[in-house]
Amino acid sequence: MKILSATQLKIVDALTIERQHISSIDLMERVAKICAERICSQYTADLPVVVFCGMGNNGGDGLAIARLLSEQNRMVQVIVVRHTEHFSADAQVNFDRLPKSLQATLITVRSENDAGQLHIKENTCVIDAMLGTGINKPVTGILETVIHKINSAPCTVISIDVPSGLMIDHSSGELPDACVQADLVLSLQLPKLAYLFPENKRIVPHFECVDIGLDQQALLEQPSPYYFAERQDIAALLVPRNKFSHKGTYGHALLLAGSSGTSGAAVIAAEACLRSGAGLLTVHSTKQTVDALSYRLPEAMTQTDEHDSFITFCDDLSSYRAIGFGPGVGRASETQQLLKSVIQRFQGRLIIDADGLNILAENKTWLEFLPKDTILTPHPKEFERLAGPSDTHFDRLQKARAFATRYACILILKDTYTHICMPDGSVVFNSTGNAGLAKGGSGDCLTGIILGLLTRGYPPPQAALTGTFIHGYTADLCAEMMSQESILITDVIRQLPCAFKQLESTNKFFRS
Ligand SMILES: NC(=O)C1=CN([C@@H]2O[C@H](COP(=O)(O)OP(=O)(O)OC[C@H]3O[C@@H](n4cnc5c(N)ncnc54)[C@H](OP(=O)(O)O)[C@@H]3O)[C@@H](O)[C@H]2O)[C@H](O)CC1
Ligand SMILES: [K+]
Repeated sequence: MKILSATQLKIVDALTIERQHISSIDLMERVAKICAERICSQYTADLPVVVFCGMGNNGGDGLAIARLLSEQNRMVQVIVVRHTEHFSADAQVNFDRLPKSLQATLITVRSENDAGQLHIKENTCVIDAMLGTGINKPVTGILETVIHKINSAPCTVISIDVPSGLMIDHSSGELPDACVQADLVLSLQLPKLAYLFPENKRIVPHFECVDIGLDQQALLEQPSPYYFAERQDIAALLVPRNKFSHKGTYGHALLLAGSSGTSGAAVIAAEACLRSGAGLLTVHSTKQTVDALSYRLPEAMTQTDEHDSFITFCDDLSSYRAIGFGPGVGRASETQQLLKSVIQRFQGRLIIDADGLNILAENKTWLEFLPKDTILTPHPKEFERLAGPSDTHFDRLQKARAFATRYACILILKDTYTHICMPDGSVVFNSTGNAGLAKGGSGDCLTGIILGLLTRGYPPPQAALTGTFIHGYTADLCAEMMSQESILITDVIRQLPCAFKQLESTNKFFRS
C-alpha cells in the first residue's frame, strides 16, 4: 500500500467522487457504515458509546457513525465540539440527519467552561471524530481541553482516520501537547506516515486500515516515495524452486561471521541462511565457531581462519553468489582489512551487518566503494554511527533515504516498522514483527535469512523486502504460540519453514 499525504488524500477523495459518480455525502455514508460495522464487531452492545464530533468532515463521519450505531440499538451520545463557527457542508447534512433520540441528549461544547464541565463515565467507548486529515495547526482552546478530558478518562478510545491533534505527514519528534491517545485508529484506506514513527506509539499503539473503496486508479496516480508492505505484496515476490534443478542452481553463500565468544551469532545466521533457500553455505570463522557449527549444523561447510580469536583472511571469493559479513566478527584491525578486501574484490551480492557496519562507520571512505545494491542492516544506533545523529525520527528517515541514494545501497533501518530504503529514494515500511524480537541474535537471524534469499537468486531489493517481512512474520507466528517474553531466536528459525509455507499458499505459482 502507498502512503499518501493529507493533500494527496484530498485529491483522491475528489477523484473518487468524480469517477465513481458518487456524491460526497454518500461517500461519507459509506465510510461511516464501514466504521460502525467495525466498532460493532469490536464491542458488545451493552457498552455505551460517546461520539465526539468536530466541525469538519471528520466530525461528519462521527455524526453519521453515531446515527448508524443508534440504529443498531447501541447506547449512543453525541458531543459536538464547536471549534469553528460552521459545520462543513456534509457534516451539516449529517447533523440534520441525527434522529430525535440523539438530538435530545446532544451536548454542544462552545466554551472552555463547557469543556471543563464534561464528564466521561468509566467503561464507555469514546469515538474520536473531532479532527482528521484537515488539521492545519497545533490544537489549542476548547479542543485542547476536550482532548485532555478524553485522555484522562478511564475509557476505550477509537479514533476515526486520525487521532485528533496529530499531524500526519511529518513529525516534530515530540508528542503534540494536545492529541488524543487512541487505543485503536481506524485509518481510512491507507496508513499515515506519522503512525510509523516510534515517538507516536502512545498516540497510535494500533491502527487498522479500513477499505473505503477509494478509486484505485486515483491511488495509483499519486506519486509517493513511501509504501507499507503487507502480506500479499510479499507473497507475490516469492519464487518457487524449479523441478529441474540442483544445489548449484540455488547458489553458494559465504558467511564471514563469529569471533572469540560470539560463535552463536555465526550459528544463528548460518542456520537462518540455510532455512531460506541457499543451495550451499560455507562459513568462514574461528576454530571455536567452526567446532560449534559442525556440531549444530552439519549442512554447512566450514573454513577455519588461521587466527584463533577473530577472522583475518579469506582467499578465493569467486565461487560465491552472495556474501554475508558481520555477525559477531568484532572490530580487530585484521578483520577490518578483510572487509576492505571483500568490498574491493567481490563482484556478487553483499550484505553487511553488526560489527561490519561499525567497521564501515570507522572507515567511511569505504562506503563509496560498496558494490551496487549492497544491503546494510543497521539498528538506530549503528545508523547514527554511520550517518550522524538526527533530531527527530522524520529527520532520521530523510537521512536514511539520502544515504541509500548516495551510496547506491539498500539500507534496512531496523525499528518497529523497519524502513527499507532503496537507492531510488523510495522507502518500504515493514508491517510484521513484535517486541519478542527485541533480543540478541535477532539481527543475525535477519542477516542469515537475507543472505539465503540473495544466494537463492532473489535480486537485492526483493531479498531485502522478503527477508525483513518473513523475519517479522515468523516472530508473529511464534508470538501466537508462546509469550513474546520467552521467544528465543532459535524458535524463530525453527518456525521459518512454516512461515514460508503460509506465504507460499497465497502465491498463485505455488498452488498446483
Ligand atoms: N479520505 C477520504 O477520502 C475521506 C475522508 N473523509 C473524512 O474527512 C476528513 C477530512 O475532513 P476535513 O474537513 O478536510 O478536515 P477535518 O475534519 O480534519 O477538519 C477540518 C476543520 O478543522 C478546522 N481545523 C483545522 N485545524 C484545526 C485546529 N488545530 N484547531 C481548530 N480547528 C482546526 C478547520 O478549520 P479552518 O478554518 O482552520 O480551515 C476545518 O473546519 C478525514 O480525516 C476523514 O475523516 C470523508 O468522510 C470522506 C472520504
Ligand atoms: K479523529
